Amino acid sequence: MDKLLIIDDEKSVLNALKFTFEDQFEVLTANSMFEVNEMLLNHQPQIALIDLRFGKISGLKVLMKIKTMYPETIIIVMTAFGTIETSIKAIKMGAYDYVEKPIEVNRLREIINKAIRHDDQKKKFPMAPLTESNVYKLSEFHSMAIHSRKMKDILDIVDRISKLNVNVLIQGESGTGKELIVRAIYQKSDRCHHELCVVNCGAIPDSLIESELFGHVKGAFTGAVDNKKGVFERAHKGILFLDEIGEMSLASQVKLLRVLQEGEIQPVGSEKSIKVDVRVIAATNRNLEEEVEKGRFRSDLYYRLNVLTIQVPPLRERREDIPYLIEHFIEKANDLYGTQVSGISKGGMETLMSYDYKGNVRELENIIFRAVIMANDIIEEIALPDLSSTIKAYEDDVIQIKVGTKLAEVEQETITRTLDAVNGNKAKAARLLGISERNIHYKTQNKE
Ligand SMILES: Nc1ncnc2c1ncn2[C@@H]1O[C@H](COP(=O)(O)OP(=O)(O)OP(=O)(O)O)[C@@H](O)[C@H]1O
Repeated sequence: MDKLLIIDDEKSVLNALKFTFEDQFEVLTANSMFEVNEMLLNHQPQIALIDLRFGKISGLKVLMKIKTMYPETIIIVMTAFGTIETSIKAIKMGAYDYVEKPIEVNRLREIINKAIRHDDQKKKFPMAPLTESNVYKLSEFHSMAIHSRKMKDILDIVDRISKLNVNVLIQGESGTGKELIVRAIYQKSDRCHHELCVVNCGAIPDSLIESELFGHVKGAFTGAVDNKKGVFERAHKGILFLDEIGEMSLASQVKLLRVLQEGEIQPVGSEKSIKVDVRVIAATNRNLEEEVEKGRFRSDLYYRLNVLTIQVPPLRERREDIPYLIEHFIEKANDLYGTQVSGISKGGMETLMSYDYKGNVRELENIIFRAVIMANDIIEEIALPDLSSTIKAYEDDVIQIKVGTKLAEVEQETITRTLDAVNGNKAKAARLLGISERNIHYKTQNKE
């Protein structure tokens, strides 16, 4: 049982309160400074209830004494009606709260219970030590923290397929770590001494995708002031990661398919073909099979990319990873900001374990980075992005679209209006629109 120390010079108050709280605590009482000293020498109370007018001695002195001996003890002060200044002083000195005399027992019990709950929340959650079995270093800048069976199975697959020279399709919601999986395949493959090129297909306008993928020669079009190598040529003998492949237009899909079939590229404006040896890994947060059925993705390209599929589960389906990710991101943020945050409170951990993470690991990473900046030694408060209220606030904000409007225009208008609604906060807009922040960045950078 926790110990509750009640300090008051009125014996009747001591007896009444002892009787009230005996069912919940081991109650200790003191009605003189001598008794206070004796109690404190023999006991460490979890809660101390101090009368601020303690005979001739100021209760503030007693408060100081307890705080010095036992900084963890929760202190609640009892004050006479109308002595609010002293109560404020007591709170500034570390008291949790105050109650006015005559004491309303129910109110006092409420304050005590709240203080205990708060104290439990503040207690640090024992961190899961990160070991080699749950942190995988992929490069100087990238590592992966995982613990769940589902993610370990994925890394087993990565182990088995890395050295096979086949195309891979990675499917999963935005922010689940698809790019890190590509990096893991690259690091373990025989191609790791050549380049890993990353292209975000959703971010490149259709008019430029051919030049981005295959390069161009000087003068091929207005603005082509020099020869430029495309990513297929740069990734020769290496790996090309085509992110957000589901966003690629049907016209561009045809060009990509041809290269995959023939193993050679032709830079824009050039007569010559160049042989390339590239392993392609594609990723998407759409269901490509469904896109094929709806005629939005070519089936022949789908089968060529999808020799092997890896399905990355959303974070809410592998919550066991959350404590390990949190620890990993705290370390990452400490390195980045020079902070020395050592962990997270039990309350904070509980909040994060029950959140639904529409933005997956990326969202958790952002939450932790923000919390580390605000924290002292441990993260106590977790500020979750309140999307539901954001959506509610703008549900009357409607965009009218005429039948036949070009999809690219609809997309641009939706992004612009959403950004306006959230005051330009790209992270928030990305979460609302269900795409990555990086994608928002690409899609808007030419418009700014
Ligand atoms: N298991 C993990 N351990 C550590 N960091 C992770 C993990 N999974 C994801 N992250 C981090 O979360 C962020 C998003 O990951 P990543 O870019 O790989 O996701 P993605 O699925 O490719 O997203 P998108 O579809 O939006 O491109 C990155 O900052 C990445 O470092």
